[in-house]
Amino acid sequence: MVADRPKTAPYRRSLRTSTAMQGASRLAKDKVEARRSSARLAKQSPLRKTRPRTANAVPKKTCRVSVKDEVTKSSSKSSSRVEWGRMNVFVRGRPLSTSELQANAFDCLEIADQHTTFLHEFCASDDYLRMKRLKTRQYQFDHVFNVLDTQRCVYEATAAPLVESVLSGQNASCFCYGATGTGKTHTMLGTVDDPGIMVLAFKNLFEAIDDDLDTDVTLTYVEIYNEALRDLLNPKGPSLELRELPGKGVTMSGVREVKTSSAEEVVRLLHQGNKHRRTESTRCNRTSSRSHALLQIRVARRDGGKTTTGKLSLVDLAGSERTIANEKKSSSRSVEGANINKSLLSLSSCIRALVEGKKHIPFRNSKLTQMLKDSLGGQCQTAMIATVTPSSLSLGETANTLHWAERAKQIKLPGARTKHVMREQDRRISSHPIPSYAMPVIREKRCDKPSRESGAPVGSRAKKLQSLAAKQKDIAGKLAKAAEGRSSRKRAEAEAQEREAEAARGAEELSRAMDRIGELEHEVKRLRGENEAQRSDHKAEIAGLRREHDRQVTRLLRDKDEAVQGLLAAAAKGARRLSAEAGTQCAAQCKSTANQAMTPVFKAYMEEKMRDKENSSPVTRLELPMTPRPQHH
Ligand SMILES: Nc1ncnc2c1ncn2[C@@H]1O[C@H](COP(=O)(O)OP(=O)(O)OP(=O)(O)O)[C@@H](O)[C@H]1O
Repeated sequence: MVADRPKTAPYRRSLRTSTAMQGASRLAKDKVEARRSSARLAKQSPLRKTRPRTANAVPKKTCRVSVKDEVTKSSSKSSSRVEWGRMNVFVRGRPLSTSELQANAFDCLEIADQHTTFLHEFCASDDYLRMKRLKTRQYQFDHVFNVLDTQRCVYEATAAPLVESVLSGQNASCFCYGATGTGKTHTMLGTVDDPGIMVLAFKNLFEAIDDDLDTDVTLTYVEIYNEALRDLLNPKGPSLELRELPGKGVTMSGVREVKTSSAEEVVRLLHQGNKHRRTESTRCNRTSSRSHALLQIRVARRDGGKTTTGKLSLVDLAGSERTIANEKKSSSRSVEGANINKSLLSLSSCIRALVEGKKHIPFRNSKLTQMLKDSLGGQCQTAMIATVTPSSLSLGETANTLHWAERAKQIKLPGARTKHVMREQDRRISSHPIPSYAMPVIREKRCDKPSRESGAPVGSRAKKLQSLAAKQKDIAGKLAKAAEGRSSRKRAEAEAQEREAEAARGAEELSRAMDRIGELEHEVKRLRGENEAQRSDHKAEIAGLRREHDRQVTRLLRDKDEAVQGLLAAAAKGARRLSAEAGTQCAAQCKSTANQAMTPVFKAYMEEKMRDKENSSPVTRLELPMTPRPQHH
């Protein structure tokens, strides 16, 4: 595979010859020279000829053409054609920072061509044992940016095609992924003088729309901090909720959507939003973003009676940070870091599941993956920009970022199961145990060593052979040990993979169970509501029936009382007119008639009264108590 690497690239030839002659130990001292030569040669390359030094110096069109031409040229040459697929992965390395240079870090990232990059491991020139195990890893991407590539060049290659898709009514997204301090915010936001993708996308969009009154552009700008969503354009507003609507995908309820018509207004809104974004000073970055920021641009175009809507999501992720044992951190910083790492880990799990073509993708494990669901697993076009530092001090993080970026490249369209997943081991250059830079030094040392160490007089062939045989034996022993170590490492790796797979299975099951619990809770809530509604309906019905019943009873009793009163009055009247006897008879008749109509209580009362008055005087007037009315409580 080493032979495949283009040997004619002047940048690498000069780097290799100069460093080789001086030895690996002097690499650190020569970094400035190497950087200078890389800059010089990059200027000579056809890419630099057409590409401006700064984004604003040369018209946009020139730059755009240069990148596109370059991609097309290379695609026609290389066997793996670069086409805008559903997920395109880019790599952008930043220059070594001042602090990295002060810490004697050197550049271990080699950009072989627009698609290929090598990551070299290094060790001290006298660390022979490690030297033999050093590896160079090769990675392939859709495009690898040079450190001198401008913001506009990065925009033109990554997000500009997405803006075109959005204008034609499709969804697209672009996100930056990488360790802390590698340039995610620089790439996405940039600075006032050197704006990044977010601002350039809007400029491009408004240029394309060109005051078209039938087009509406709205934007939302939110952050995910400690697994909570916050509106950066309305920071005092309520916390937002993620909802998944059929046909609309993942949406945020309660978010402030701002209608905008100029790039200047957008810059102002972004500036305003960024003031509320959480940043902290970390080991690697003075203004490290502690939250994931998501800018969504919705473009609605009316054409006759039809409206097409496209959505562009631009995401600046927070960077993962390694915890250093002796680093002092406040508890809130630890929680922040844990949440960032957790969400990035769930992003890795989703990428793994998508690459392996699994049916269940654990998008619900974190807010970040829920938000990126459309970008990773949906039908929208996505650009992933992996940002890395070339510093030898951050080799682990760089290898990790490149590994996941390469995995993401293998994500296929949903439904298309991946038949062949390239294993990482296949991509390592195992036949290249020692970096080419260090080779001559080792050779020099090997030549010197036997005579010096054994002290054998030159010409004494037997002794020399003896010492060589001893050395050979020694080396064979070391090789056997190394092989043993390798096999035990392989075993451990296999075990770790098994454990990882088990954990992924567990997470999958947990997520399914959580889904089921959610469904059941929803069902219980619905049934409770129904029950409550039925109960209140029945209550109202019973109260109505009671009222009706009371009304009827009262009416009947009143009618009856009135009839009795009438009869008694008639009897009294008749008694006055007729003789006392006839009056008495009539009264007796009336009384008996009244008695029949009376209620038992009333009757008993009347009989008692009549007994008292019978002999004393003829009935002139009877005082009747009113029948008690029914009472309900
Ligand atoms: N391509 C680049 N060219 C020049 N400088 C860069 C580049 N990329 C990043 N930098 C510089 O590196 C520093 C860190 O960059 P930045 O803040 O964008 O990192 P980050 O990945 O967003 O970090 P974090 O995840 O901690 O927020 C900044 O000072 C930035 O100016």
